[in-house]
Amino acid sequence: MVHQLPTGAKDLLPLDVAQKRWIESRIQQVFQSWGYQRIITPTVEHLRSLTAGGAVDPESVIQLHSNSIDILGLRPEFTASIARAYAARLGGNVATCPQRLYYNANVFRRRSNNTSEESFQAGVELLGASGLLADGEILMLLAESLDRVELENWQIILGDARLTGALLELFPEQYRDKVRQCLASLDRISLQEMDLPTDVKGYALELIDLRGKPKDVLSRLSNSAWTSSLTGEINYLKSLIELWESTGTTSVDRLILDLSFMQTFDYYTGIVFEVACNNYVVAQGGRYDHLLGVYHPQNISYPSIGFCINLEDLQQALQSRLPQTLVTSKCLVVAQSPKAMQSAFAYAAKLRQDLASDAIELELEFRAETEVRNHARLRGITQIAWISNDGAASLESVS
Ligand SMILES: N[C@@H](Cc1c[nH]c[nH+]1)C(=O)O
Repeated sequence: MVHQLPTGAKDLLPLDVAQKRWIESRIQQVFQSWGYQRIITPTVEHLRSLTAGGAVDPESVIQLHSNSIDILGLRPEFTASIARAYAARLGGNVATCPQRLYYNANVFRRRSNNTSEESFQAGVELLGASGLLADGEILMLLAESLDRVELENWQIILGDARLTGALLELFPEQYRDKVRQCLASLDRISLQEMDLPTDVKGYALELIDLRGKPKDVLSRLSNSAWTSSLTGEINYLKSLIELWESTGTTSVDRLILDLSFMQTFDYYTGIVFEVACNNYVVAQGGRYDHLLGVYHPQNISYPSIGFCINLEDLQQALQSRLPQTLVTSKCLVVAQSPKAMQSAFAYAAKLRQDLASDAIELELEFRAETEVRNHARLRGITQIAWISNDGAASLESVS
């Protein structure tokens, strides 16, 4: 019988793991250097916790059968779990605001074709903080993380759920849903063919084109006949973009403003963004000011913002920059006869102690010397320590 993995599941072999670790360790260093601390939430939660407030679609959750009446599910993302874990802890004596948390683990999603997918995310949540500094911190932390792994040609697509919502509110109610769908799927043709009053259609087409260099988009928006009631929101985005540009840490061209941009999860209330790089979406996130209230016993909410990096996509986008070979052991310790076994273990232990970061391997068979040398070469080991019956070691370099 052939034991195959379920569709969407995969084994990570040592080289995949080494590449993943290469990325994770660099990103975690950046998170920690900005004051973020690691949190670990459970893989399995009540389905109602994972989907509370209606922001996460239960259809996207892999559900588990258990003996309890409650349905359980595998986490499809982390933000809801962290909101659940912290909602009642914030503000009181337990945890002061803001809380800076990071995570690095796997998530599971059910796809529309009924297959499941396990993937890995590393991300941060900044809980109990709002305003330009908090939004700026998250965008700059994201940029620094991507720069630390030397990702090239990436761009942040920045939207604003609140502003996009307000722009949609300007449509007569009966058209809103349809226009929203067209915007979400960037479907200009359906929008053009839609039965809308001429002025409303003109505005809808204006909206779908609100994408490009931030300054151009914002000036088009400010000059639109429709947006005079939204000056506050527009000015906020202007200030955020000025802050991003003024720090000068990343190129101005990295930022694309797209006011038709919408996220899959429906808990966002402010800026939303994703990072695109060579057809991969390597990160996404945004501000969610009401989500913690969904989990708080008195429905008190704390403004929060975060992002996650999609580690597989980042690994694909980075491929040529990642380690292509595994680190090999420094030395192969060979007991030349059964009598030398104890001395071989002792010699290997001493080497491991002396060369703290190097791996030392034992030869496990009593083979002819030429075979041992060939074996060492094959494994990329450049040194052999031959241990004789009296415990003496003689070193040989293998090339
Ligand atoms: N949890 C979101 C990303 C995010 C983190 N914080 C806010 N948003 C996702 O998986 O897409």
